[in-house]
Amino acid sequence: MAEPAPILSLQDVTKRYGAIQAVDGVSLDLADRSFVALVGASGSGKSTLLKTINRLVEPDKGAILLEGEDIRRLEPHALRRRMGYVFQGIGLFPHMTVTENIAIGPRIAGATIDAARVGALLQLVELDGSYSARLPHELSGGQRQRIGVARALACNPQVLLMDEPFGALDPVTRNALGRKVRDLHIRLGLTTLMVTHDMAEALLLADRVLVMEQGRIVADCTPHELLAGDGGSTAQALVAVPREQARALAELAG
Ligand SMILES: Nc1ncnc2c1ncn2[C@@H]1O[C@H](COP(=O)(O)OP(=O)(O)OP(=O)(O)O)[C@@H](O)[C@H]1O
Repeated sequence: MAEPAPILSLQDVTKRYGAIQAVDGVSLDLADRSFVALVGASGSGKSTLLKTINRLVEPDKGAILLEGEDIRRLEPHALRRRMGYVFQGIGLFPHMTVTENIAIGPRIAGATIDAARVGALLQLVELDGSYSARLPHELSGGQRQRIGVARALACNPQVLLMDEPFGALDPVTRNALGRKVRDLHIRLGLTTLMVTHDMAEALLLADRVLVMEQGRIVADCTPHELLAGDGGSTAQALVAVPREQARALAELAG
């Protein structure tokens, strides 16, 4: 049987900043409903690559297709409606309430969302309606990230792009929110692409892990394959970190 068409297809995507080749000819197909993690050293081009997908960064060369359609031919707000994103550094609007923050995507797209829908979105990220009138500074970091996820889901996107969404959180909250996002990914039938520095998080949440180095994808494996030693030296150096931690903890436990 033929493979189903990919939901997202990157073709020779290239981006240079002066002398720096941030993304170097990346070609990649993402299957519908897959959960893909993008890992790699700082500066390897992960964020730049992610941002080309929703046109926060325009590539110098190459094309990106969403369900076969070149994203440059889509209206920006139509594209944003189909792709939710949670990016570090693109936080909540500080002077807007939780409700206003969640409603911003639909509003820009010319739609309104009612209180019941805001309540349903809050419920998705396990917050009750009492948070709707709060301002971002009245929330914890983990609650803010939950609102960020609710905001990204407000337009019922097909694709969820996340750049280190849990980076600034304590390990317990990070773990819980990671699982929550994985549940939502399955429940809502999303295709998720998540940048993370944490190989353990990638192995535990994703069904496919891409490793970037100097603007290129140098490994493209399932967690199982990575744990079996595949993917090459850069990938294995990253897998060695959680593996060594697990070994040291097992030794401590005696
Ligand atoms: N707007 C920009 N102007 C100039 N150089 C940039 C810009 N954005 C990124 N770069 C450079 O491109 C390269 C890739 O950066 P990018 O942020 O994509 O890496 P990353 O893998 O996401 O890193 P990190 O894990 O530290 O977030 C880096 O060398 C970075 O300094």
